[in-house]
Amino acid sequence: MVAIVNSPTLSRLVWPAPAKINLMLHVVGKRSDGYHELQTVFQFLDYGDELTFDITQDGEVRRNYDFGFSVESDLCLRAALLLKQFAADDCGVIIDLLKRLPMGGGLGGGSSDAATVLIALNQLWNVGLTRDKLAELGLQLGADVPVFIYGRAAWAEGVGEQLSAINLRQPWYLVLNPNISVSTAQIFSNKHLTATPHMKKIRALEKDAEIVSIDALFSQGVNQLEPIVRAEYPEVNYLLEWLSQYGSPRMSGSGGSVFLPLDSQQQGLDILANKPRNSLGFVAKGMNFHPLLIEEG
Ligand SMILES: C[C@@](CO)(OP(=O)(O)O)[C@H](O)COP(=O)(O)OP(=O)(O)OC[C@H]1O[C@@H](n2ccc(N)nc2=O)[C@H](O)[C@@H]1O
Ligand SMILES: Nc1ncnc2c1ncn2[C@@H]1O[C@H](COP(=O)(O)OP(=O)(O)O)[C@@H](O)[C@H]1O
Repeated sequence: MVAIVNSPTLSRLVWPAPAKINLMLHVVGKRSDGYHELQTVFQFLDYGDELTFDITQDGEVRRNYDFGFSVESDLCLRAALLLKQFAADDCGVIIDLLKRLPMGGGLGGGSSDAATVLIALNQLWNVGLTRDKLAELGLQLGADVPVFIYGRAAWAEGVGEQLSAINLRQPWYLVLNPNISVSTAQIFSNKHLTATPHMKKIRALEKDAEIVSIDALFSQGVNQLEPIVRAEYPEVNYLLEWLSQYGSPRMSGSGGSVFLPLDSQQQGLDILANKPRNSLGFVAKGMNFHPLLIEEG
């Protein structure tokens, strides 16, 4: 947890917004509001975006960057405005964002940014909401936001908001992205997407003390959105085929990023040096704890 006091100097600290990957993802149903019920396992990566906050006393929420999404759809601004309902009238902020995560990449970049805004401004504006309340606010912004506030690698159900911590191995991963944005809404609306029966939380996952291997999760089958994305986006299919010469790659979330667990960081750097043209990539370590984990109680 970042221990921080509300001082103009310290508020310029860099606040991390790490990526997540989905180590398995099953679609188990569809709710009446159109959202799909999932069973998935989230792990964080030690790679992501970075935010800084200039706290002001003018009550305004502003941004100091432009990555193409409008002010109205900007998840950072929306998160700040949601929290502002609980803050003093004069609380204001200018947010800056260093964007490393590919947008529409299945790595939860926008959701992670929004979660970091909620966590940071809750402290910097002295709002004092609990972690559960922040997660509830976050869910209004996106299904992926709660896990970043929960702060632990997790088995997730519902739309991703029913979370229980799991203790996973934390290998190095190579992550590749085809440099295209995949729309989550478009993938979930594909007519070939069918729900499968609920999977019982696998026994190894229930024992919190036990370290769950990535192979154990992969043995539960591929991400069920993967065949749909592969069929619609040949670039994603190509990256998965290319990476399979080195092991068993998987797609994260609704794509288009794909990842491969590694034996070592060096192995990832060697593969990365030869990555397919036009793809983006990085090597990062799996993390079971979010760097801003809010310890309560
Ligand atoms: C698929 C996952 C898996 O972690 O990750 P990403 O690929 O986005 O990273 C998430 O469930 C995505 O969460 P998030 O990206 O926050 O999605 P949202 O903005 O809430 O939803 C975008 C749209 O996708 C559809 N959607 C999303 C989540 C879900 N469980 N069922 C859905 O049907 C809905 O049409 C929704 O309007
Ligand atoms: N701060 C933000 N960072 C990234 N994307 C954002 C942000 N605010 C709004 N968006 C919008 O959300 C979409 C999905 O973003 P992202 O979270 O990166 O992908 P995914 O949901 O696939 O992991 C982007 O294409 C963009 O239009």
